[in-house]
Amino acid sequence: MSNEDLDSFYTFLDHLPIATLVIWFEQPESGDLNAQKIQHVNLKYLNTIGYPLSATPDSACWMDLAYPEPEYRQQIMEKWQADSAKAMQRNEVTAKEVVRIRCFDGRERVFEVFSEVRSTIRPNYYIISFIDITDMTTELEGLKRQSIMDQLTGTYNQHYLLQRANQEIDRALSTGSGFSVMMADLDFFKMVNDRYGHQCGDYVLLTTAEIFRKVLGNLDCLARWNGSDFVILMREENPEIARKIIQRAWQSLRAHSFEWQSHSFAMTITVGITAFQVGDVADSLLERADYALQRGKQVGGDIIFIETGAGINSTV
Ligand SMILES: Nc1nc2c(ncn2[C@@H]2O[C@H](COP(=O)(O)OP(=O)(O)OP(=O)(O)O)[C@@H](O)[C@H]2O)c(=O)[nH]1
Repeated sequence: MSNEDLDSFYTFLDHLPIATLVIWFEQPESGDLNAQKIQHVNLKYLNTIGYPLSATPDSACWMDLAYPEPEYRQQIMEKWQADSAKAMQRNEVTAKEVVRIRCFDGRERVFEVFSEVRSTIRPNYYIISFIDITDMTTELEGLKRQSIMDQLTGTYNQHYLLQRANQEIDRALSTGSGFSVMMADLDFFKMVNDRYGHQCGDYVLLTTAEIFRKVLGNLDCLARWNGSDFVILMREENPEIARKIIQRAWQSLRAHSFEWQSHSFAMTITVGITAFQVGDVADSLLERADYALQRGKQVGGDIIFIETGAGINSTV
């Protein structure tokens, strides 16, 4: 492409609705980012990413501004190198990456970046295009969050709990350090609904989840199993220690005064605990925890039972 044709091509790029820049590798073999000179940025690029040519004359400057965190920058550079090599091997013209870019106005946005790995317009000239997918990413993240959360209590849902239980089983098998599973159920919850209404029942479930969260922190996986049942996965292989931790939630809940309209009332929970054993799958773990819970219910609730595999232990 002659210089004249190149100018016409840049004018053409200015009419494109996709942010694009053209880069020239002055020393193609060196890999020196200072020798990768940015030749042109189109209008869409200036309106989105925004760095004028004067601010980013080469790749080194561009990288420093677009990826200000050194660790992230390093990570991106390594990824680009690996993916460009793969694209070359497959005889493809472009490599693609999804990256978070700090724009000229200081905002961080997510872009899908398409970078030529083979020159098409002129030797050692490469076209790089950017598609802003920030809104789509935010929306997807929201949907993803919704799909794993229980809408009422803000805890995880059954679906996510099972996924996490399987991950914990894999982790326990590969590291040799186990975990505990606890199933906690509010006692006589149905009476709350019957006496004070469903909305009051919802308030009790939400408050119970808050008490659990306060005591357990974010380290453990807390999920609503169904109705008034919650399941907790705790990275503690000794169920006795797990019991001591859950006992704090059990006590806090017992001591809490639920206030609904002009009524004050107390609630209790029954908890069944078990620990991972080699050979367990998610179902067998949950069944054992439920078995311990049901044994607790049989003796009137308000108790913590541990199922060790070799028998049941009651404790409070
Ligand atoms: N308010 C409210 N009630 C729910 C919800 N999901 C299930 N329930 C009710 O929870 C009740 C079942 O609770 P259970 O735990 O089986 O009954 P319980 O009275 O607590 O009995 P025990 O567990 O044996 O002590 C039923 O009345 C359901 O309608 C919910 O999201 N909100």
